[in-house]
Amino acid sequence: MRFQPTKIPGCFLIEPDLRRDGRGFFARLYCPDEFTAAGIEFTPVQTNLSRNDRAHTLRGLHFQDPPLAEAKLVQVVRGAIFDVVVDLRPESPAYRQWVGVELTGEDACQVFVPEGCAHGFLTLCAATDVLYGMGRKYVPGHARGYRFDDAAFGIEWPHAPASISPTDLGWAPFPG
Ligand SMILES: Cc1cn([C@H]2C[C@H](O)[C@@H](COP(=O)(O)OP(=O)(O)O[C@H]3O[C@H](C)C(=O)[C@H](O)[C@H]3O)O2)c(=O)[nH]c1=O
Repeated sequence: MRFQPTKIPGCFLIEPDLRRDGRGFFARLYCPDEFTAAGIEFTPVQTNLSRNDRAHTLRGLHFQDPPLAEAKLVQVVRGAIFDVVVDLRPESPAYRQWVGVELTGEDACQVFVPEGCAHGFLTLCAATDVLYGMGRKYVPGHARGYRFDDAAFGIEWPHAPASISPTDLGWAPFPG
């Protein structure tokens, strides 16, 4: 696995090793030793699947507030997304900055979202499935969020959303 740092401290683009042969490929998606060697202490305790029927479905920007902040290991198993991470940590040199990465089901690449960051994505084609490894269990009532178009972040999405939940349209503006 190759861990590429981004401008957000602790946020990585991860390229699994694809073991190709005449049948296709095999890829290791998580290994505690490889993550620890990359300086990431992360143990998935919950795995989620997000099925998205339409292109330009937007989910996010989500996070759980402290002390239940959650790290996430995100990848596409079918289709493609524009994946966005926003740094919400006031102490971070990248505070309020965002990174955007295209993930597809073709290369098994992943984004590691550290605690203290918001996460969202826009699907780039229909029938897109997104798999998440979560570093903390889901706690209803502790889910927080900001709008995808919050002026505090200035995220440059490749397309306007065609499908988005009322919850994700209803988040209050970032107060910072
Ligand atoms: C996250 C989560 C949700 N749920 C329930 C709560 C709702 O009844 C239903 C859908 O939840 P939600 O609308 O929050 O799902 P998404 O809008 O896809 O949010 C997800 O996508 C964005 C991009 C993320 O980064 C989050 O990890 C995740 O919240 O599943 C659970 O039962 N367990 C869970 O871990």
